[in-house]
Amino acid sequence: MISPLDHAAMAEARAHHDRLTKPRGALGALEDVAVQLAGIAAVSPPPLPEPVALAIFAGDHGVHDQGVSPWPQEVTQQMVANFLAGGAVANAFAGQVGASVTVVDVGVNGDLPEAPGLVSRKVRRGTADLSLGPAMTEAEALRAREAGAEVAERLVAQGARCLVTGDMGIANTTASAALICAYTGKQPGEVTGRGTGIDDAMLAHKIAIVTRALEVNQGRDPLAALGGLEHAAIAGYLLKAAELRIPVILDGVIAGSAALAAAAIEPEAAGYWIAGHRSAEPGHTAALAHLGLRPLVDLELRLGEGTGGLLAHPLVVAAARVLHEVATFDAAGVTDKEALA
Ligand SMILES: O=C(O)c1ccc[n+]([C@@H]2O[C@H](COP(=O)([O-])O)[C@@H](O)[C@H]2O)c1
Ligand SMILES: Cc1cc2nc[nH]c2cc1C
Repeated sequence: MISPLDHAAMAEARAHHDRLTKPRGALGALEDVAVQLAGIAAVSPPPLPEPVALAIFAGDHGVHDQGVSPWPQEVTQQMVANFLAGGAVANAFAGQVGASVTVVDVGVNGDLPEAPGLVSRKVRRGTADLSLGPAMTEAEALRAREAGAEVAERLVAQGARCLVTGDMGIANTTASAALICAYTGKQPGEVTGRGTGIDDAMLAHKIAIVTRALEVNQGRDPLAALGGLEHAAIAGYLLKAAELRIPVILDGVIAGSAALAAAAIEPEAAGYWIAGHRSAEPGHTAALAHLGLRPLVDLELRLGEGTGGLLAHPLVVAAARVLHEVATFDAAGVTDKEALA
């Protein structure tokens, strides 16, 4: 269902870049983004990737019982209310780029009152503790994937031409680290980080929990056994966007680990994703390297919610804009050094 990027459009975008009034390659990695957007849209120049929509997938985690996060689990639910009230950092950044914000409950451990902007697709009230056994069944992971796919489809039907991933789930950096180990072969000590902010003793314990999770779940489907409901939903969102040929800007380590799962299901889909930023979580760097993605912004953010993805959106728009608006050497009467050779 997912087509490869359009190589003819990509070649045309590259060739056009070389006719524009700038030294060849002078826009660095931004040129690659423009070429990728052309490949995604199958046309050069590609349409500007706007309007943009953010979906924040929320879920809770049984592994929270193991003391891997300094924050109480209720904060997941409380932050959902904050997103819906417009008070979170993600709302501020979304406002700046004109992004709509949709919050999706795929597994919050609590009853959320209906609200505009909230999509209720609760699969279960949080996952089971991945350090004791599988976090969820494969059927539950599939339902969460379907919820993510449905949200992507809906946002695109409403006019979005770029999607951003967002997540909310206390303890989800533990699940992310476990997923990254499973998909990249890295060791827990290399990819487990401080999440929302834990001390050295808690970090050592978190690494031990990730190690145990990998042991007890050996041979199982990693996404279901180790992931969170929000990871599975983000995987479904990423795969549906690729099917619809819509670019997705990935946020931090939760999106990165979900993208590993999605790429394992459908490798071609990774061509449709752009790494918005590099999170402070060490596992994120490992995930991006495995996916072959280069982050656009590197500010040691470790918030999630889609904040890093939203910050990168203007860069992605700028990449496409160059191919629309910049004059060629011929048109502007500027001497092209390359053409002289
Ligand atoms: O996006 C990231 O890379 C990121 C890094 C660290 C923490 N977070 C956010 O913090 C929460 C998880 O942190 P923790 O320490 O409870 O595992 C969850 O709501 C994430 O959105 C997000
Ligand atoms: C306050 C808070 C806000 C968040 N946003 C995403 N993850 C979060 C975790 C906490 C703890």
